Amino acid sequence: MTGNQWGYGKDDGPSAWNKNYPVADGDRQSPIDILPHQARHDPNLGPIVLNYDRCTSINIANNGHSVVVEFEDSDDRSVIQGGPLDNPYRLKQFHFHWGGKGCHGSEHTVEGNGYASELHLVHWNAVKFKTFGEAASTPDGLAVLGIFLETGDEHRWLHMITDALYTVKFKGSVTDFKGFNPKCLLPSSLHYWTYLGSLTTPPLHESVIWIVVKEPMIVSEKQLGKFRTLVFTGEEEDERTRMENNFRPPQLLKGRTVRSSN
Ligand SMILES: NS(=O)(=O)c1ccc(NCc2ccco2)c([N+](=O)[O-])c1
Ligand SMILES: [Zn+2]
Repeated sequence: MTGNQWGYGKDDGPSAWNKNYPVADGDRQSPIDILPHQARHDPNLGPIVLNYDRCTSINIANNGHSVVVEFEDSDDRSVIQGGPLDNPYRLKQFHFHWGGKGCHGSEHTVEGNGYASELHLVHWNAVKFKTFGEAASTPDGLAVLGIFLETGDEHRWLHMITDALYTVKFKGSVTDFKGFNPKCLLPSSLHYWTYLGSLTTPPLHESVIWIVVKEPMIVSEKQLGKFRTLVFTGEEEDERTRMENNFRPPQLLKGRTVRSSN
């Protein structure tokens, strides 16, 4: 496994990541299993505030690990603030993690139970840092909003994403994706758990303030199935490996406290 060649398979998957990324065995790794009854309710934790009204999506891409929608982050046009955050954090991108048919694919679990998928809205502290890369490698430089996806009725707006997936089937494909505001994906309540953790894929930097929303968004099995039409591999590669089970299992809490908004 050369340098940054990692994946979710038997030989290059999460259990092998510590070879090239020793921080994988660190003290504040993500995801974790959340135990609601052991989370500390903190009355000082205010609501999460999202100001996405002028958000500007740019493109949708298959990076060989997930499908990612990137945003214009040269100013504070789309930020998250409040809750555990001391500054506004700028929206940089969102992406998903999902399982195989009928299997769970979320990264965080709740009392050992996984959801079908998990959406990550990734933000960076542009008050303290000049670039995303700098923020991503510094403690608390990032704030990731995690939303669980549960199967049920069709999600009325998710089709805007799933209808575009055929254009990014292969690793390395990118297509224009303008005018999408991810606020339409959020559940009605933004009550959350929060804890200090890490990126859930290499380089696994311990730079993330995690904000995991309690209420899942509901999507249909058909919508979720469209994510599984993507492949991990490039168009030129002969084997087509279906993109699924691209999630890291829960990591040890190592004494960390999980706080709960009301
Ligand atoms: N699953 S996640 O939200 O924790 C996550 C993981 C990795 C990366 N990126 C990998 C990276 C960061 C710096 C250098 O390379 C991102 N991200 O970039 O939003 C998010
Ligand atoms: Zn993620």
